[in-house]
Amino acid sequence: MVEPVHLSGTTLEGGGQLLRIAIGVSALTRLPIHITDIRGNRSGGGGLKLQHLTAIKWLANASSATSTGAVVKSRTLDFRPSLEHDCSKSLSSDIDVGSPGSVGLVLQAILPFVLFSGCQQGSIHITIKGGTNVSMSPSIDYIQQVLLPTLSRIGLPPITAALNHRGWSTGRTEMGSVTFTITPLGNGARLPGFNLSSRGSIKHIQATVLAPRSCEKQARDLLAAALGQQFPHLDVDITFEDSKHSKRLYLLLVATSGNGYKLARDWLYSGKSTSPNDAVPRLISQVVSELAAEIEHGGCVDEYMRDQLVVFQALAQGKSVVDGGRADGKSVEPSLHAKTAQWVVDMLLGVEFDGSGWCKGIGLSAGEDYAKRKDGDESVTRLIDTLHV
Ligand SMILES: Nc1ncnc2c1ncn2[C@@H]1O[C@H](COP(=O)(O)OP(=O)(O)OP(=O)(O)O)[C@@H](O)[C@H]1O
Repeated sequence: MVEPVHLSGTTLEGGGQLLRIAIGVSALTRLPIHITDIRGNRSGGGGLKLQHLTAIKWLANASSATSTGAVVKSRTLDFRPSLEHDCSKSLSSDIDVGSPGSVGLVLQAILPFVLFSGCQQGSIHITIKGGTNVSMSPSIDYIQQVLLPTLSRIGLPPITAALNHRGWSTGRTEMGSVTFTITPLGNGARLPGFNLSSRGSIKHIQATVLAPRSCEKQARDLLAAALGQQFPHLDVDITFEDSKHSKRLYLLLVATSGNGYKLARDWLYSGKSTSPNDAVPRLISQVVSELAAEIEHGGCVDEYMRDQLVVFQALAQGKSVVDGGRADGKSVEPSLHAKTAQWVVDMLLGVEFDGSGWCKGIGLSAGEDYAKRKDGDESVTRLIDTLHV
């Protein structure tokens, strides 16, 4: 029996990202994993929440894995995908988180498998029910405006996300639903190494405001003034959608460069205020200043996008570069989330990253039996060691 790779859940960020990247890569490569102290750096005892469990169950089914510890609040998970390449399960499915847990984070966990498993040809539709606007996670607006265009830019087949219904973690909690249409890589295809560099100057800013209708004029006026002051000479577009609840306030700002790169900042307002009109000025000033800092570093991706790209750098063929910008004369450090993802792919695939954002990926071909390749590589290493003795 292949020994599972042991991952301590308190490493670096010590949250859900570690688990999602680990189960996604494990299901895809069929390398078994054993995770302890899951979300061990989080308050409230850590352990699995519904969002994590939903991803585990989907991936366990898709990769015919056996799992132990896949229950809410569990702090230990043993996940062993089938050693046989089994493509009998349809990947088109409806996934229900069962709470307004983030749709985007379930997508984050399953996407590498959907794209690289080689199990299905042609487009597939996956509807995920859960939260579309949830704090500390990619919103549906970020997914549509930043994540998916960037994944397409690195060479992955186009993915679309159709919003059926918004789901919120603020105000009255409400379940939402998004249908993703994904065309997996054809059997045997690889993602070539990619190079995200030479951003070029920023040309355009798109603002997306979700707030009660009573805030529309105030938000438009304040945004136009704040963006005009911070970014004179840039084209600005503002779209407004009625969030229909006084506690649902969200702003996303997306800057697009001359070379087509997209950098963003957003905030699902979580501060205390007596009325939404009191919150709007704070929301706008914070997101505008955070976007200015993202633009200032000159890199091609924002902090969150850099987190999402790690797993694709690891799977791509050869060298991939992601320019995360420079500050104080040195490369901007990846976030703790990105460092955690880097640690996980290094533990499983032996892929190391340098501080300036590049790594040499394994060049996984869709449908490849990677566990066998790794076993072969290790046998060769053992043989060389023996011959040297
Ligand atoms: N505003 C944002 N826009 C886009 N992506 C975001 C944003 N905030 C967080 N993320 C992404 O969401 C993920 C959050 O990972 P994290 O481990 O904190 O998640 P979690 O499962 O909610 O776990 P935990 O509850 O343990 O924090 C990271 O990939 C991060 O890049």
